[in-house]
Amino acid sequence: MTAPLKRVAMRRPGASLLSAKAEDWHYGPGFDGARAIEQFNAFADLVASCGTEIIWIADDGDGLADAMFTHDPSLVSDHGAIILRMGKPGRMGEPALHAKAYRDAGIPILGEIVAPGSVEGGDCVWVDRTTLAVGRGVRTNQAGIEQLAALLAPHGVTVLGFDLPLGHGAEACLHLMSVVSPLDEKLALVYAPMLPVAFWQLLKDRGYTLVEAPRDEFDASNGLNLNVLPLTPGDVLMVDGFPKTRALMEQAGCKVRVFAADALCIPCEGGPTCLTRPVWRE
Ligand SMILES: NC(=O)NCCC[C@H](N)C(=O)O
Repeated sequence: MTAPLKRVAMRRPGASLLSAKAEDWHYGPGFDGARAIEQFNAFADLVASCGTEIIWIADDGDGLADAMFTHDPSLVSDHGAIILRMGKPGRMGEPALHAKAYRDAGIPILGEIVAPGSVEGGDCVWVDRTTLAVGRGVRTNQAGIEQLAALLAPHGVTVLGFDLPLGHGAEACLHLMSVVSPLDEKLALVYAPMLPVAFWQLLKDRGYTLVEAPRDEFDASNGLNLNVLPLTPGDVLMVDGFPKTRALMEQAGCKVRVFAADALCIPCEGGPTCLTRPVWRE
């Protein structure tokens, strides 16, 4: 999850975000579609300037405001893409957009999650090449985890499920990636009070060093201080405005870049990892 980001799928927000009503999407105070688009454009320029190729999924006014969070409707393994099935009802139309993008790009599709299963990409964390940790919560259920395990087992990948807390309730976005961001091969930023204990133990057993994000910045950022995107190992991109979290990552040896996201990420509940679906890291 931290090797150099070579290729990524993204969707530039447009008509769908501009016409979105905050109350329909659980967007918080500060949501401003036009400013969010400006902030997204600056973010996308930063990603592209690091040499990452972007596969663009178009926003043609389909009304899918959350579709800019391309991390969630699909997952990519060494054995092909997996088309997921969303737990948030308003996002059900998004996996078909990803299936089309993969077909158009000639990327093989390993399989898909079907009803009654649901899995969102934000709940999936590769602990190493053959271990996928999956958060079981509001967005991802046991049936989905079992389907994912069946797709990946023939390729030697073990899928492990970990229960998530309810957090701020069923409407709010809480993924496993809301409480952990890998930063370098064996280094991760975590919000310790909400980590599933067995997942925390697994990370320690696998030799991870854990940087603990401070509670005040986690609360002030709606959890987005924790959502950090590695561009290459230890070279990471985060939402601006959270100096304590930034300093802790720098003390752990990371180079930290920031982008303005008060209209984009904090009200819409998704950060730089959520805005990108890594397709190839190497
Ligand atoms: N992986 C992520 O954490 N994605 C963020 C998705 C935010 C979006 N508003 C949602 O509720 O699904």
